[in-house]
Formats: sequence, C-alpha cells, structure tokens
Amino acid sequence: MPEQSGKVQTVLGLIEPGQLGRTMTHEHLTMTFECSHVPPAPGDEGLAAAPIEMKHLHWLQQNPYSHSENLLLNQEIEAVKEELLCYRKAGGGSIVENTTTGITRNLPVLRKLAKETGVHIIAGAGYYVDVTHSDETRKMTVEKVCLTDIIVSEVLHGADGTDIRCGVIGEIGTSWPITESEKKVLRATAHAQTQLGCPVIIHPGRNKAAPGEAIRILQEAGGNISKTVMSHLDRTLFDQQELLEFAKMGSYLEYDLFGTEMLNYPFNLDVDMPSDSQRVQALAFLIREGYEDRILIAHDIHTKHRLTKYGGHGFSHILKNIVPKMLSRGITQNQVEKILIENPKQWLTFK
Ligand SMILES: CC(=O)NCCS(=O)(=O)O
Repeated sequence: MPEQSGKVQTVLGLIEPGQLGRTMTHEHLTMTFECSHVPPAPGDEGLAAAPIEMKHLHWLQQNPYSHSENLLLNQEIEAVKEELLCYRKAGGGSIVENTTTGITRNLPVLRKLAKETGVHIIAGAGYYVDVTHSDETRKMTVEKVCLTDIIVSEVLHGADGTDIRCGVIGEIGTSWPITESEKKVLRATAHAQTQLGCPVIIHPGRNKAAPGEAIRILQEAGGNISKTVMSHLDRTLFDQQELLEFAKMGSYLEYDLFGTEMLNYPFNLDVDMPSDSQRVQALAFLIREGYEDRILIAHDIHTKHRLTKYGGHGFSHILKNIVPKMLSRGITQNQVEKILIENPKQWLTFK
C-alpha cells in the first residue's frame, strides 16, 4: 500500500484530508496557454498587441485568447501570491492546480506559493491536449517504461526533475474527436490510477459526446470512475437529460468556469457560454436530482485578465459571490459545505 493511502498529497507533502478546508478543484496558478491562441478579428490586431489597460478590459473579456500576453499567466507570480492570501482570508483552504505537461507546469513556483501563503496546493501529473504533445510523448507506448511509468513517477517521486510530487493525475487533455495520442494518455492514466488509488481529472473536448467518450476509454482501461472528475461541464453539456445520462456514469461533475461570461466562445461558436446565475441553476438541478455528493466547483483561472490585478474576479469569487447566490437559490449551507469541503476531500484522498 503506498504511503499516500488515506492522505492527500500536496506540493509540501502529505496532509490529513481534514486539513483541506474549502477547496477549488480546478485552478491554474502559473501556466502558459499559447497553444490556444485565437487570431484576432480583422481590425483588432492593435488591441491584441496593446498592453493590458482598463480601457481595453471589455474587449479582453470578450476576446481573452486573442491577446498573446494575456495567455502568459506564468508572468504573474506576485499577483497570484496576493490573490492566494486574499483567498485564505475569504475562507479558502486548498487549491488543485491542474497544469500538466504541455502548458508549462512549474512545481518549484507552486511549492514557493504554498509556503508563502499557507494555501494547500495539489499539483497535477500527466499531459494536456494533443497539440501540446511532444514527438517523444507521441512515440511512447502505454506500458513498459513509458507513459504509465512517467505518470506514476510524477506522483510517487516528483515531476519535471524535482522531488515535488503531484497529488492528482490531470487535467488530462482531450480534444474532439479524441486523438490516438490522447487515447494512449487516457489509458496510461487509468493504469496509473489502478496502481496508485489516486484522484484523476479530465479536460473533455468541446462536444457534448466528449465527456462520455473519455469516461468510456478510462473505464475500459480499468480506471476508477468514482474517483475521476469531468471538468468544464458548463461549456460542454447543456441539455438536462443528456447531463443526467452522463451523471449516471459515476464521475464527479465539475462546474469550473465560474467568473467566465462571454458572448462568443471562440473554441466552439455553437456554444452559448452560461452566466454564473445559469451555473448556479445547473448545480441546483443536479442537487434536486440527487447528485450533491458528486458536484465540484472552481474558476479555472488560466489567463491574466481574470486576476483582480487586471480587473478580474480572482480566486475568491466563488467564496465571496457565488456561495451567497447559491444560498439565495435554495441550496442549503450543508450542501454548499459538501460541494466545497466534503466532495473535494473524498475525491483527493488516495485509496
Ligand atoms: C486551461 C484549460 O484547459 N481551460 C479550459 C478552457 S475551456 O475553454 O473550457 O476549454
């Protein structure tokens, strides 16, 4: 039985699950997102290259992926540290940092932030979506000193040449359709999870069939779906019946784009990105349908403009603004605590 059994693994070491407190299960504290750059609309090239300023904020909120500098969250370590101190003051305890190989994971920075702020930080093992896979990753097989072993080693011994250990596998990136290289990573994730008994978190492609397909691949490879989170449901599954069909598969159901309100979602123009009020309605619906033990929430901050330094909502938005909204829409204090404390605790504790 690995030493992690019954514990949560943070970048500073193992902790008791009860120490987690309120937990955002899907955030990024340092990463780059150049892989998702969207060329600006004709005529917007000047705005896309201008320094971030108040007068451009609305444009940036509507076009966050067309501004190259906005995609470099890794330049904002001091601002993120200030945000984490505010998050603690607002009652936050822990953050799952979902940056994996391909979007510039930086474990020493995470360790420094954890030490300096007192926030428990849990780091992610594994790989982001196909466009970020290296030739080496593509050539690797699932077994035999390859993908599975690398992921296991990132959890048991440390990642990126450090002794800093990851406490979850993911976010594991998948596109739509899921590519061959991504399928291999999913199978390796399931095999690593079987060895470790650890939590897993998946980034689905931007199609309503994507979450179910990713779960099927994990399941067929022996993954433990009850210890797996499906991220980004707020931009992926809209129809209530389809959501319930997916929920029956047994994963955690994560609404993790709180604070993101945009008219045109550039990665899938067919999607109407919900508002925060609509996200709260989705949570209330899932609770009424009996899924309160499976819900997780977060902001998935991954660009500069969402930091308070740039006029954004920051890491405390859920605790300060969304929780009161949940309570005002009939979600009870007990259910809120379940979503913020108990469900993350159950998910993050190694078997
Ligand atoms: C970092 C990351 O993958 N964020 C998700 C962005 S998306 O628009 O919901 O796919």
